[in-house]
Amino acid sequence: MRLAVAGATGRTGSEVVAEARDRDHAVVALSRDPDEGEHDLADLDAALDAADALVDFTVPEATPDHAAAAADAGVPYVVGTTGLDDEAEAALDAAAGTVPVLAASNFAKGVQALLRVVRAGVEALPEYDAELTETHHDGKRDAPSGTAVSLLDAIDEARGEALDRTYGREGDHLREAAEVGVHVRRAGTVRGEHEVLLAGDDEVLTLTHRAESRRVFAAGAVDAAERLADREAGRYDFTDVL
Ligand SMILES: NC(=O)C1=CN([C@@H]2O[C@H](COP(=O)(O)OP(=O)(O)OC[C@H]3O[C@@H](n4cnc5c(N)ncnc54)[C@H](OP(=O)(O)O)[C@@H]3O)[C@@H](O)[C@H]2O)C=CC1
Ligand SMILES: O=C(O)C1=N[C@H](C(=O)O)C[C@H](O)C1
Repeated sequence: MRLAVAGATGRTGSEVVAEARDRDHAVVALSRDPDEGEHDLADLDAALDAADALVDFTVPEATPDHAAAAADAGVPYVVGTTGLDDEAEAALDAAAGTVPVLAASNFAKGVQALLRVVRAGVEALPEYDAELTETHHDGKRDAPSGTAVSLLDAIDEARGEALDRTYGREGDHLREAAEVGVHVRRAGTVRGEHEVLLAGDDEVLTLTHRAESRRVFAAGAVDAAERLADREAGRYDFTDVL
């Protein structure tokens, strides 16, 4: 395959480039300020002419333009970027009318397993208090993480109700039963840790995933690009291609 990578100079995009090349894929590394061997993101349309897919780990505000370019070029669009707003999501839906679109908050297979385990834990312990903590490097813009939002949605689905998401705690307040605490830490070079704690009378269940390298995200994203190649236009989840 020939994979175009938006965000190729970034923490994660650079790992996608490395993973793709390790799998003997040709890579179009895109940058706003291209070095030797990289392509100018401003010429995205031309770059996609010969590409088989676009993989995107950039910023949410770039998603609408990237989605439109993928659709115009007729190439599948794999989105790792998180913090997507309604405009970005609408752009993904529009592009999915023409090409396969797969957006995932976390391309680590272990996080997909964590989502399943969290649903099972909450279904088994619906009366237990749930608290979520996520930790990422000090360069991460969005909070809570996209993965945390996916985990919170999974907890709501398993509980059968939309819990009140309480971001941090301060002051003099008792915890409500229909509440989920959300705690965010930004420090150092942490690649990504997510913990869901379920606590009841006299016992605690802690479910945790920790990424040791961004290569785990890159591997999942390249898997997704490979497996979207023969799919019909539409929106896909990562679980659709696992
Ligand atoms: N779904 C998943 O599994 C994962 C998702 N992510 C998400 O991926 C995104 C990127 O994270 P990370 O790799 O740490 O970010 P970085 O900041 O390291 O890289 C982002 C890259 O995007 C490019 N960029 C920055 N601003 C713009 C812009 N306005 N338009 C186009 N391109 C731009 C830059 O490249 P240049 O300057 O060369 O153009 C930069 O290198 C985040 O949203 C993060 O949450 C991260 C890891 C895993
Ligand atoms: O910004 C990151 O680094 C990551 N972001 C994703 C998220 O917001 O969930 C996935 C992963 O945790 C790394």
